[in-house]
Amino acid sequence: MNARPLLQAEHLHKEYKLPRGQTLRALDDVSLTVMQGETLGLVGESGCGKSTLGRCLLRLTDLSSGDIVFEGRNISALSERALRPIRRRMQMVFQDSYASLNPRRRIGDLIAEPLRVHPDNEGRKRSAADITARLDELMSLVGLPQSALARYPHEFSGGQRQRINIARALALSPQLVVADEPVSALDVSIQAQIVNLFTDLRERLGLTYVFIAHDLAVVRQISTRVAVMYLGAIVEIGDTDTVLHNPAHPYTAALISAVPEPVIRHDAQRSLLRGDVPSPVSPPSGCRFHTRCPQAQPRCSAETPELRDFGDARQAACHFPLGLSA
Ligand SMILES: Nc1ncnc2c1ncn2[C@@H]1O[C@H](COP(=O)(O)OP(=O)(O)OP(=O)(O)O)[C@@H](O)[C@H]1O
Repeated sequence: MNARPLLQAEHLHKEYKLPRGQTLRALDDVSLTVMQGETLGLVGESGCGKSTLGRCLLRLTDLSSGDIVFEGRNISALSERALRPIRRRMQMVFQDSYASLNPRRRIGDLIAEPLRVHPDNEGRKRSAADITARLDELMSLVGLPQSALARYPHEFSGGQRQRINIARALALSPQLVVADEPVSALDVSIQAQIVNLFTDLRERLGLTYVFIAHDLAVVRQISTRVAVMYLGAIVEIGDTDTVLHNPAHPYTAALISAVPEPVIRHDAQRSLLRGDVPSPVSPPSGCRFHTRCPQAQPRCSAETPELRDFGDARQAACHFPLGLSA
């Protein structure tokens, strides 16, 4: 793997203003680097900010503050116009394969749309013959027959529609694909096929992924590294094997505990998550996980732990990390 950073996010904050003057902190000082050719899995309970982070990384949602450097260029403050040539290099695949496809248009038209809008690498408008050739290429990349191009979205199964969405996302040969729960709505047997397709495409095309999923088994299968989010912050990040088999953060351990043992083998003590996730409108002081943490000590409610290196290809934000010296 070529170990160059493709995307660097520094101190990202995203706040939503709610009615009655309240502020919801969906992202609270998130920093991460996505290396060229890797798959960074983003995990965490519903509402922890995974989708917001994915959308902010691609500038589909505006940041409240922070910097995003993509291919060496700071894109955090670029206008829509200046972003246009960059957008083709970063694409998103969503969970709901049907909602992303206009039901009244043929698959060929849907996939050709970005090819008609964006010029080719030499800045020229693509010819009809070029577009047809590219459509054929994309169909074979995602494992669909050419005949699919003349049909409509409702004629396909969920898994096939996700293949169509992937083909559309790949039309302009992006470097980075952010996939937001791309297999969550699919049957388990189909999930495996689509995860394999993502892996295969990464290898064939040299793609880089940010792969958002709440299902740890899926994330383990596809990710080279994993970032665990809790209440708008990254609490642990590192190599997939290290994080999922030997978690340092009690929250990661609790997430893993919730997965049946044969799916993910782990040495962590069983620790069940107690209580509900606190509101991101008024997150707990200190470590935001302290209200649910079985390990919590007085220091945890007083002092916010920073993400720290533990010399084993992982960082965790915990004063009393599991199995590691504090
Ligand atoms: N447009 C919005 N306006 C106000 N609050 C929002 C908006 N979008 C997201 N939020 C809030 O921001 C927080 C993070 O949401 P986000 O969708 O990013 O989380 P998630 O981890 O992707 O969850 P899920 O898996 O349920 O999609 C949540 O508390 C959510 O309610």
